[in-house]
Amino acid sequence: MASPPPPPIDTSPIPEGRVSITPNLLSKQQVEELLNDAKNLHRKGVFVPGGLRRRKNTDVHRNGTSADDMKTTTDATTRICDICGIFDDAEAAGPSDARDDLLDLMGDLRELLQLDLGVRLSESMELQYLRYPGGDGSSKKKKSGFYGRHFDSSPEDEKTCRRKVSLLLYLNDETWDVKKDGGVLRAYLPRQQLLQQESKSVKKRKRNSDGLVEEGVGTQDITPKGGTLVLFDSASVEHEVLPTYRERWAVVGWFLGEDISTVERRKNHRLEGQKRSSQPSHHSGEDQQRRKKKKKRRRRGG
Ligand SMILES: O=C(O)CCC(=O)C(=O)O
Ligand SMILES: [Fe+2]
Repeated sequence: MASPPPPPIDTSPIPEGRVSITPNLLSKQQVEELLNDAKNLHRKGVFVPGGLRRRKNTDVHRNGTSADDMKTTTDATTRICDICGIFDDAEAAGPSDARDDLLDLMGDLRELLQLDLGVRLSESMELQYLRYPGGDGSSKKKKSGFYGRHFDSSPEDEKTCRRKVSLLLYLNDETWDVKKDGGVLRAYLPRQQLLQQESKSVKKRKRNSDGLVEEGVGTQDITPKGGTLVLFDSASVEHEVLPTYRERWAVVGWFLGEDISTVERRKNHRLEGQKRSSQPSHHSGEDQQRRKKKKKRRRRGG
């Protein structure tokens, strides 16, 4: 029997600084195949620890790491998770049909976002697999994963037109239970609204129409269930991952502004080569063409 068509993606929350959530965008089989690929890469030792450092005199970590950020770090780790760059590290470890299909999906999403949001996005993007360890919440030996409160992009990044839209695709199974397993993605209100709201410390707890718990003022909790797609504006939605008590897998990506300069591209590539562990994996339209040809060859058995 043919599989049902994927659900429509509502992008309207993105320009409003809210989160677009599409449960079941990926089928069970697609989730399983990507998860197997990620687990294989993890077994091969391709993942690297993604421990980040907090910038001096600020709580907000700018995830778009530049050479300047690297100089101004202190010692407070803001995340515990392992990362595998999909365009460089994973590709170097061997091909995968599931990954090729993921890249096709990224191409479709880019087109959809361009049309719906009226923005031009670069053919290059950043894409990574993430693995958060499942700690037991108490013992130091079995540490929980987490990712502290941060923005993926900052207003200064506007100048270099870097991350525009953040993307998450979860690869966990359907039995994920936030009470037991933790690992909620908590999104906050857009920067301006949050500042205004923080002065009135009103607390609310309610369920929204998707049955997701919204806790406190201006927060939305998202369960990382397999197949769920999450999209939001990289510069306006602050977010965090609460401690994980079960291994948690995801694909994270960033669509970049189209006018990302040649210098910036070169810098990305150069930094990538130097600092594999903290730099984004980078993908271009040419890569995509090459991959499509390769995929066809593989399917033909060549
Ligand atoms: O794992 C998640 O749900 C979020 C990851 C994230 O915020 C990031 O990589 O910037
Ligand atoms: Fe993030």
